[in-house]
Amino acid sequence: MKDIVFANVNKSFGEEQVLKDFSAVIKGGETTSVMGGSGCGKTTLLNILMGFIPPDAGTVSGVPERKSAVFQEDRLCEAFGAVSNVRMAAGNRVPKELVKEHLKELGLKEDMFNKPVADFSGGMKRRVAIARAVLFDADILFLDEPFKGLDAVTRQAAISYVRNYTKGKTVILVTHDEAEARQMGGEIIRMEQAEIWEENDDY
Ligand SMILES: Nc1ncnc2c1ncn2[C@@H]1O[C@H](COP(=O)(O)OP(=O)(O)OP(=O)(O)O)[C@@H](O)[C@H]1O
Repeated sequence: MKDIVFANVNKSFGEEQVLKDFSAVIKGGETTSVMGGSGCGKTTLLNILMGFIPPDAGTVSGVPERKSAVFQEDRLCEAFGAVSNVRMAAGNRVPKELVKEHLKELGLKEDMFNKPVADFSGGMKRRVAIARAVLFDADILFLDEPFKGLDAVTRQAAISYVRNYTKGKTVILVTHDEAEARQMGGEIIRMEQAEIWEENDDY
């Protein structure tokens, strides 16, 4: 799996410059956590990687074609059940029984599998979104605060689950939680530090 290379990436929204000469290497086939305060540009970085928005300047190379994601909002089909939501994305080649095993591993109860996700709690929806991203046959997973809103026990189960089933894939996790980043393993990119370093570098 190729490394992803950001070279002097700039991105502004109107007058606000969110990314300023952002350069970094994300190792292919490994997990990287992106940390930084609210509004520093973490989701913008993911949006550029996913191809949703272009950078104003600079280049991004090495992003695999087959991508999956857990977005900050779950983006599930509310009228459909948990199993259907996963299989709509992952494809019908993924057997129902396998989807159910994954949902169970994430702590969802069997009687919920076919209920409309509109009736689910926020944490249950998160776990369906996580299973959907993991079971889709992607080379890279973008996880934008995927464990937010999960209680401590469920969060641990979800972290172990993601680690287990994404071995050899490139995983980019956006999180505010240092412990979570450490548990996921791999490198940590601190976006604010990059900015501070840049400012100091001028002197
Ligand atoms: N489409 C857009 N149009 C205008 N401004 C935007 C757009 N997308 C992001 N921004 C602005 O860019 C800045 C960075 O937003 P971004 O969502 O990337 O931050 P973040 O680090 O992910 O924040 P958080 O941790 O709160 O999710 C914010 O000030 C935001 O308002």
